[in-house]
Amino acid sequence: MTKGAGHVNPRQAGVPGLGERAMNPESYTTMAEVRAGVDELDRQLVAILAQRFAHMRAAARIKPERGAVRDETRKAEVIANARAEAERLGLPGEAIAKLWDQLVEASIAYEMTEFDRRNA
Ligand SMILES: C=C(O[C@@H]1C=C(C(=O)O)C=C[C@H]1O)C(=O)O
Repeated sequence: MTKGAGHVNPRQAGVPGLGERAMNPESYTTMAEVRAGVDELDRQLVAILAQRFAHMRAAARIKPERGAVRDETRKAEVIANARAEAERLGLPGEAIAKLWDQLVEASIAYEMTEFDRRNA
């Protein structure tokens, strides 16, 4: 890969605190850069998902009963928040809302498994 001026190591790109050294896809000229950037972002996304799932373990510990694990009112609020934020950023709200529906369903399944494990 060409390392021109301002090249950013994708493994460091986007790390909070790096400021101006954050990834800049507008500057990319090769698919190798695009894919390295995507791979790094995916690593960061999975790390954030790990934090979100840790919140599900906390919910499983705190909720008093199994029936409270699935909360449809809260699910709708979470999805609406993601859709609104996506649209604020100029992203397709419907596609993001579908992703969040799957994310919340996976989160509920994980929380349910964790609730059952704790209360076996
Ligand atoms: C974490 C919770 O449990 C579930 C998981 C949710 C989520 O992934 O955001 C939302 C609603 C709940 O069904 C919660 O009730 O807030």
